[in-house]
Amino acid sequence: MKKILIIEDDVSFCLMIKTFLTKKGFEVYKAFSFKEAAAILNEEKIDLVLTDVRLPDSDGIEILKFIKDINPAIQVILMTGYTDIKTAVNVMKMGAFDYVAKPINSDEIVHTINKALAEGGKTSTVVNYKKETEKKESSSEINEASKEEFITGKSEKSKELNNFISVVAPTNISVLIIGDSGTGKENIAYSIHKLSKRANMPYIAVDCGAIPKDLAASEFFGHVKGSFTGATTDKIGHFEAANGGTIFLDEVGNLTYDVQVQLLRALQERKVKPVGSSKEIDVDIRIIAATNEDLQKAVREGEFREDLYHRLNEFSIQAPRLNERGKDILEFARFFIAQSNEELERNVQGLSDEVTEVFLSYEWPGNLREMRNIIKRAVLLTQTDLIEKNVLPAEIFQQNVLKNNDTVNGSQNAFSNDVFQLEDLKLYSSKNEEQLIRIALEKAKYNKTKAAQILGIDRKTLYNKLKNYDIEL
Ligand SMILES: Nc1ncnc2c1ncn2[C@@H]1O[C@H](COP(=O)(O)OP(=O)(O)OP(=O)(O)O)[C@@H](O)[C@H]1O
Repeated sequence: MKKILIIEDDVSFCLMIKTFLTKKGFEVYKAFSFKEAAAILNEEKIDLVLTDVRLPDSDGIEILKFIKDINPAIQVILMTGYTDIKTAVNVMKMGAFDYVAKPINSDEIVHTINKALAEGGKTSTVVNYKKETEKKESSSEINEASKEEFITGKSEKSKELNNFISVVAPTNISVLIIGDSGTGKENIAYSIHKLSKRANMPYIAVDCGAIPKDLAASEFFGHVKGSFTGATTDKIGHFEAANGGTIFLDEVGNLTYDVQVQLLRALQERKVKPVGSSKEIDVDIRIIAATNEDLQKAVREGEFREDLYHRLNEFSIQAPRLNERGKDILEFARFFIAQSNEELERNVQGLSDEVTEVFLSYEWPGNLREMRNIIKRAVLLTQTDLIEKNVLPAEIFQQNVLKNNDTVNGSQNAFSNDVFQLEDLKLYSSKNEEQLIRIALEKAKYNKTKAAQILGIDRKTLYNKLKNYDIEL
């Protein structure tokens, strides 16, 4: 039975998820603080941690570091309120599996947990994308989109990206893909491989952040049986497995200095020696690496070897942020709706006009991954053909409130286009509602009439809520 640890300071919410997940067949532990969680993690062999991003004695980043130090194979899923999306994205960069937005949807959380457990402990993937012929036939236009492997886009940024990909793909040049989390770096790497002369050879994607320090040499170069405790059989390393093809080193900035040295040697000499073996193996490999850190800064600060940096960065590609890709946003949305329809056996047909507007103006701090998650959740929750605002998470509206208010400065009419309505409020827990009211008040410079307009509620309702939450002005 898989063991899950829930870390959440909201006691009733924590117990509620515990009961629910126990019913779903997991062995569930709970902790209301980081301290309690640390004790459990040190004692039990936990497979997956479901944690709030904010705890009274810690935050998501510290929790993730602690967990990954104990065992990088433990999967971490974050639960985040609307104000914490940026933190969640940062924690994802450091190796969390995924995040789910509060209020938590039960189907969504089970789905994400099962996916994380299925991938748990893997440091590499051999990509095996579906062949066109294997895909389902469908007459609906939206479901046609699921036949696409991925979206190339038509915006200027997308054209520039696709141009770089097609120019560099046929060569053997090493490529460094730089970009924020969730911008599709892994997809870019795979596209380069697919368009290269190595397309029919292996493509091995290695998550450098998931490799335990002590096992890195064996993971990359393999080992022979008996070479260290735990080496019970011979093992082929990622380099040998990728021979003739492409190796994708994701989150390359996470490699330790020692591993960087070994990697550089392998790249320069084009040979690898498995741990415990005296035999060298010739390898012919195309390297693609990705990072969402400032590697040049890491080089300046002596954390990343300059020679390796130049070896990896023969050509660099900047992955554009989603909000730089203009109307492509809608194309991506169609793609993710189709994907979610297939995965969740739904038949959602698209976005309502209002949601289209919201999508085009939202910042998308978590880029494509955030959009995929938001759409998956919306497809799951929606009862109508089109995705409406009431199935979107709060962070989208909160960001729009902040954005709209930065430009209004007191004009009442300026709030009229605000997408933030009362029905959005209803969706959220009282904790979040209180925060939203406080934000609205601050933005309206504590003018209650304006705050009520921002919130899309009448003054009387606002007064009642202020009383309920003991907000004094
Ligand atoms: N061109 C694309 N078309 C459709 N979906 C895409 C495309 N690029 C990326 N995606 C999807 O967006 C999500 C995030 O992409 P990906 O994992 O490649 O991002 P990343 O930049 O590598 O993120 P990280 O830095 O966090 O590892 C994935 O679900 C991926 O399948």
